[in-house]
Amino acid sequence: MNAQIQKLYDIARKPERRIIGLMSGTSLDGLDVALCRISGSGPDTNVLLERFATVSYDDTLKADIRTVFAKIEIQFEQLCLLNPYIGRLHGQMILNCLHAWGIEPSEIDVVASHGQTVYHAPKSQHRRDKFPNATLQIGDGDHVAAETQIITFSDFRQKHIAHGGEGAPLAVYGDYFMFSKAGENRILLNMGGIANFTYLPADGNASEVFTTDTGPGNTILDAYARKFLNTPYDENGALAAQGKVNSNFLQALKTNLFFDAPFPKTTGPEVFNVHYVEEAQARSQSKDLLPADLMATLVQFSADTIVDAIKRVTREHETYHVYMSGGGMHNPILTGAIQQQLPAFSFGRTDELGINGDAKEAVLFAVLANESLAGGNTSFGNRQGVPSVTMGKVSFPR
Ligand SMILES: Nc1ncnc2c1ncn2[C@@H]1O[C@H](COP(=O)(O)OP(=O)(O)OP(=O)(O)O)[C@@H](O)[C@H]1O
Ligand SMILES: CC(=O)N[C@H]1[C@@H]2OC[C@@H](O2)[C@@H](O)[C@@H]1O[C@H](C)C(=O)O
Repeated sequence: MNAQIQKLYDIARKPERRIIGLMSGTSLDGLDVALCRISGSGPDTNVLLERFATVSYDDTLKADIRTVFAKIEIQFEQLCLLNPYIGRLHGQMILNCLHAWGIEPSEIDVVASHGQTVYHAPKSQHRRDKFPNATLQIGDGDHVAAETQIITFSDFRQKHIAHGGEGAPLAVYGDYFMFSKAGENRILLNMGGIANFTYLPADGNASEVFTTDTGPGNTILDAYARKFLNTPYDENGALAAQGKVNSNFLQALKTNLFFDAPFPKTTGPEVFNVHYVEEAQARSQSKDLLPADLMATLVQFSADTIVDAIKRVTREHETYHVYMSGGGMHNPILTGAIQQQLPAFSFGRTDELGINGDAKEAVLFAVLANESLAGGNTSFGNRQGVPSVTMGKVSFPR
């Protein structure tokens, strides 16, 4: 038998595994590296986040990724070259983190690598009948495994699609296993480039839980921060804080079929981008807005679409606890606009639940790999978009 298969088998039988989860999202800010110690599986999963780092992407790498990112037409050669290049780079970033932490690669059981999403196309978006939901992540797992000499799980989203999902959001699995609490209605709100939330009802019923994207989080805000401020983002919402919301423009932004579609649903910067904003400006005769007013309206757009989505699943006389994560939780203008519209809800961060909110998505992939190794027994019922499957493909280092 291949010694690597024996090794995988031994890892699967261990009472506790050390798994490095990787996530690099739609913001292209960097690679989140979360070293987790995980025991159990399914609803009995226990995660200790041992170490966490975000390895920033330099400007050249961001520019390289942007040449193929969320675009209908690209140079195919560039995509082909980036696939192994990013895999190898992510491998090197892991090794650098381990070195800084004083940990040997041989002490890690597996890597769980999300890769870099370059295109996301649910059917509702591409509208081409014969084609299924589709999504593409690059940074191939074989290169991560070869670079680190650690067995690597990757390409988590295809199995989800193969079983009728849109390939995202996958957060529901990790959130249910890590954060579900009997007797407490919880909303896990992640505000990355795209915002999403997981609904975890107090009765702990797995067939009721789901995660849905709500629309933009920071992705459009970042695009205009680059344009107006020449910075990667509007730090602490400083520019937005100086502006006034333009209601005609806001209404035009909110007019899109995505917002009326049932849950769970997904989207990406393929839809919510500068072109989307310019088109809404044209429709609402608001092309000459001051940068601050434009930014204030865009923040309100993210906040309102998050709030509207949450209101669709919650009931008036029940108590809900919202736990925030993702970079948007650091923007007080965004969080303020959300909290102001949900006065009866309590707000905190996932940090209170033991997982750093900046690390949460990277931890999710560690949990998904753990589930592929040691779990796979939880039924999420028959809801479209939450198939009861395990995810991730295995790459051996040699
Ligand atoms: N201090 C801050 N003020 C305002 N915004 C901030 C601040 N810190 C982080 N952000 C926002 O958070 C973003 C990064 O968030 P995060 O790393 O969660 O995104 P991501 O993982 O790429 O996205 P996704 O969840 O869509 O995959 C930044 O691009 C910025 O918009
Ligand atoms: C296709 C893709 O990469 N989607 C991401 C993105 O970032 C946030 C949101 O859009 C979410 O749907 C998803 O990631 C998280 C980790 C998820 O699958 O739950």
